[in-house]
Amino acid sequence: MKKKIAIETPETEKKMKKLKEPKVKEEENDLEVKKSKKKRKASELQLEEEERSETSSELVEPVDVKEKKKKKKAKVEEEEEEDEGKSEDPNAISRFRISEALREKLKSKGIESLFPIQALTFDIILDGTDLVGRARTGQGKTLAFVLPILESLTNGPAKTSRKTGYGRAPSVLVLLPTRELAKQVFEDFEVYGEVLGLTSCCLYGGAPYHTQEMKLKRGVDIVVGTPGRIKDHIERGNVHLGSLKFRVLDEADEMLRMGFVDDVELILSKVDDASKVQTLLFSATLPDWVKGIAARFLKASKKTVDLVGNEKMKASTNVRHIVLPCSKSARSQLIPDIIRCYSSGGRTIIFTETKDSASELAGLLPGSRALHGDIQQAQREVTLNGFRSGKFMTLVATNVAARGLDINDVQLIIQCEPPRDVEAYIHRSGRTGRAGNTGVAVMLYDPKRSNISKIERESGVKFEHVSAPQPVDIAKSAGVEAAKIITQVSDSVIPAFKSVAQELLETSGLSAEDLLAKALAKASGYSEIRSRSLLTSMENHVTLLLEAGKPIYTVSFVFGVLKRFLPEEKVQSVQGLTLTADGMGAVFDVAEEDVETFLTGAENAANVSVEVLKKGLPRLQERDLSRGRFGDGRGGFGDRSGSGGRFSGGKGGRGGFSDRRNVRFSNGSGGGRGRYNSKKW
Ligand SMILES: Nc1ncnc2c1ncn2[C@@H]1O[C@H](COP(=O)(O)OP(=O)(O)OP(=O)(O)O)[C@@H](O)[C@H]1O
Repeated sequence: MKKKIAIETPETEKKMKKLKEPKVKEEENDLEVKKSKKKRKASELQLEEEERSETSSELVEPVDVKEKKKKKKAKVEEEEEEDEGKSEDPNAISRFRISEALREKLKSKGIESLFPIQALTFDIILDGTDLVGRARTGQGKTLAFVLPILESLTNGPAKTSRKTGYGRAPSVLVLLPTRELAKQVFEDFEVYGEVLGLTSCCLYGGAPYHTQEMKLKRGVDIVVGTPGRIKDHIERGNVHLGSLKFRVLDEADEMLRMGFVDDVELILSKVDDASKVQTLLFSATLPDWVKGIAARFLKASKKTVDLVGNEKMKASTNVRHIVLPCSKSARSQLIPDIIRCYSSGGRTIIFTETKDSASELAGLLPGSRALHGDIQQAQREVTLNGFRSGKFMTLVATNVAARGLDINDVQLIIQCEPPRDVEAYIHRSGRTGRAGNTGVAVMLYDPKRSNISKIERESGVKFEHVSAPQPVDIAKSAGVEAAKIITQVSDSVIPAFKSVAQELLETSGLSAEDLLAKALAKASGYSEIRSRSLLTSMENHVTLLLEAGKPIYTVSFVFGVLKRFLPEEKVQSVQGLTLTADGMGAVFDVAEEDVETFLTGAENAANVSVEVLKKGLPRLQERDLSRGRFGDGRGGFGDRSGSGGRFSGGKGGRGGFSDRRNVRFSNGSGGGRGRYNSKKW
């Protein structure tokens, strides 16, 4: 059984590097180190010689020659250190069969050493074996297949038999689930393949056929694209896959889901002789059902390198995974404060379940842009390029941006609600915390309709439960920023504003501090500070905890208790009523101006206590969405109106009771082969 090593933290990575001692490379490396030592010895001898001659001709030798020799000596010493380095890092690129040109290109990109998934799969791929590769998000899976494929085509087994010349058929086919991801992987092949004289093209929908046809006509070595457009080009006779040497399914589990697998199967079957093609599958998630389907495309001799394996933690370990209760209506007010709290100026990606909610939310968040499948392709490219280049820092997207996208300095991921399956959670949260960086993933949830524990169970994540950042806390940090800015304002402005300031002091009835506090608030964009409830994050609402001195089994019981000491309209104003996990209480939101009514009423009611929650929510009952239509029915309930929306006591009669007959649960798709409608994105 191959030892599976979880590689995420720098410590484990260092341990990994120590562990990984590629056998074949050792001899080569020693040889190389010996060669460079000999070279260095020769230059040292030459230097000594020159120094000897130098002493005799001190007066004659110009200064710059001396400088040159100093530099040469320093270079020799530097090479010495470098050699030492080589012998230490088992994953140094010099230890692998990577050609000099490609090595130089990698170094120009700051890459001197391979990541574990790359080091562990490089030889397997270069030596011609089919492979299933899995590593957590952001661990370099793309180069894990790009580098050995390029080396095989130019210096390895695929070199002699690959097609060359004008109009050549491609040697490599890489399939991806989204256009953005196809373009990203294409760019890697383009950048690294170019130095080895290989050309690539990218075939994806929404882009003009003609340019793609022209490239194919001229002949390319590597085709990267999405299944739909590639299938079109096959049917139009623009591309022939009979001579493929490699076929790669990146995000393999996604590519083999319903909605993709038929096109993928058709495309992969176009090879003349599958025994002559190497097949590689990569993903950060490989649910059990994938293995059965994948076997259809892989040779029996295939190898698996799984750096996640049976590890409990399937998601990125470089990410803080946070959950925060928030009703749908409070999202647009709360999200800017979450960004202020958890992103230190980097990029933020916000995920929504549908295209409409992505567009709607982007419209409510100043400075953000939407990315989803209903947006014209040209606009999608402008938006993504703008986000990558920092023209704007907040992207609101559907799952079209969930997988693979590698965007620099994404510090925060916000998911507006728990995704339908754990793979979506792992990939979305993996847009941050990449290549050893850290990040924060905040998942909003409606306390009564969440499947947090299911995601925790299946992803191995242990969520940090936090309440909504209170506006007063945000304002404090914003005020500090404003104060810094104000002190930097030039004194030249004082004469123009001093008289108004004095008049304001005399007429406002406020102290100088209070007036300055208002000025700082205004400079920070605040005209008022509203409280925010812990349960639904709604502004001007307060969360109350009710206990009745005995276990509470149903929501209707709580409404019955409230009706004993409150008028009907106050009972109906209750928002988000949810039972506590210990079954001894219930929490709900009320308007700030009604708090006194509820507290006073409870004081006069027997065996009832109501208190304002200030510090945090108790653990609440969840409904396990994966149990299908009616869930367990105990703590679960929905809105009788059938909207499945946020629970409230209002809207016609006794809405929202745990009445099995009338409750509609959203049907969790579970982790299986849920019907994937990529059009949905
Ligand atoms: N050996 C390396 N050294 C330094 N950086 C690297 C190395 N390999 C890849 N990277 C960088 O790491 C980042 C993540 O790489 P990549 O997108 O391939 O990750 P991934 O494992 O495919 O992630 P996901 O599962 O989300 O698709 C990229 O910015 C890439 O340039």
